[in-house]
Amino acid sequence: MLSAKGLTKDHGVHRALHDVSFTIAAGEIYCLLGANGAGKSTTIKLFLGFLKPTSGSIEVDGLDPQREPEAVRRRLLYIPETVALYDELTGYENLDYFARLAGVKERSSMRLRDSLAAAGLASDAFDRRVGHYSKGMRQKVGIALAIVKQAKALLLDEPTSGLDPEASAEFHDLLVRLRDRGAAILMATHDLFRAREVATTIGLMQAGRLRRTLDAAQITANDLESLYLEEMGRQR
Ligand SMILES: Nc1ncnc2c1ncn2[C@@H]1O[C@H](COP(=O)(O)OP(=O)(O)OP(=O)(O)O)[C@@H](O)[C@H]1O
Repeated sequence: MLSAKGLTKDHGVHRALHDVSFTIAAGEIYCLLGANGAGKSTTIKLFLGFLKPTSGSIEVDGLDPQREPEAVRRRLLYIPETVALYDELTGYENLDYFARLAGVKERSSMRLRDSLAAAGLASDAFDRRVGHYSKGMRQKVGIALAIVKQAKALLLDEPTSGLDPEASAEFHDLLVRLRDRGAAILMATHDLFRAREVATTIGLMQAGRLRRTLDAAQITANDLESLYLEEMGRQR
């Protein structure tokens, strides 16, 4: 569903990504771990088509984000650290608005409310203005949009940073549910502990390179931490 082959991205003279390759199938969660500046956000922006690769290729469901941006965006849902919503609209109205923008035709009140509920938002919040929402509640509106849109792939950039442990655990449970419905999920995170719990595969990035690819089911939390520290300490 998501694939990067020999992906390289230069920002002027600075090489942000060097020859990165991976694939994420439907029903898989791939977590990218790495220190600040490792290249995680750059990778996500290349999938979204916000950036153009210097060399190498990217595919979303067999499509190139540069050549077919609309078709690619219909298949994707992007959740950044803070989901951008209209504070003066309610959660329900935001979902209706963004679902319409995403081209979702079936936007009955029941369908939208069911999606908000499936994303874990309490029903008494649906008709409250988003300006009063916590960060975790905003993330849930993002997840509800993924559900309504039936997004085939999710791109998440540090979606749980700043969430309390309970909200973070709830968010990861939702991701597992979306994965089980067949979504391909790429998540950049600093949370090694949760990454190991929810990921199918973990990629360790350092200085723009994918240093290691690990099978999450085969690694203990301690080994993951040691490998992470070892890789992050490496010289370019
Ligand atoms: N628009 C840009 N122009 C120049 N350099 C950039 C640009 N965007 C990113 N970079 C550089 O590219 C490298 C990779 O940045 P990126 O944001 O992808 O890292 P990251 O792993 O997502 O870090 P963080 O955890 O802080 O989000 C960094 O050295 C960064 O300074």
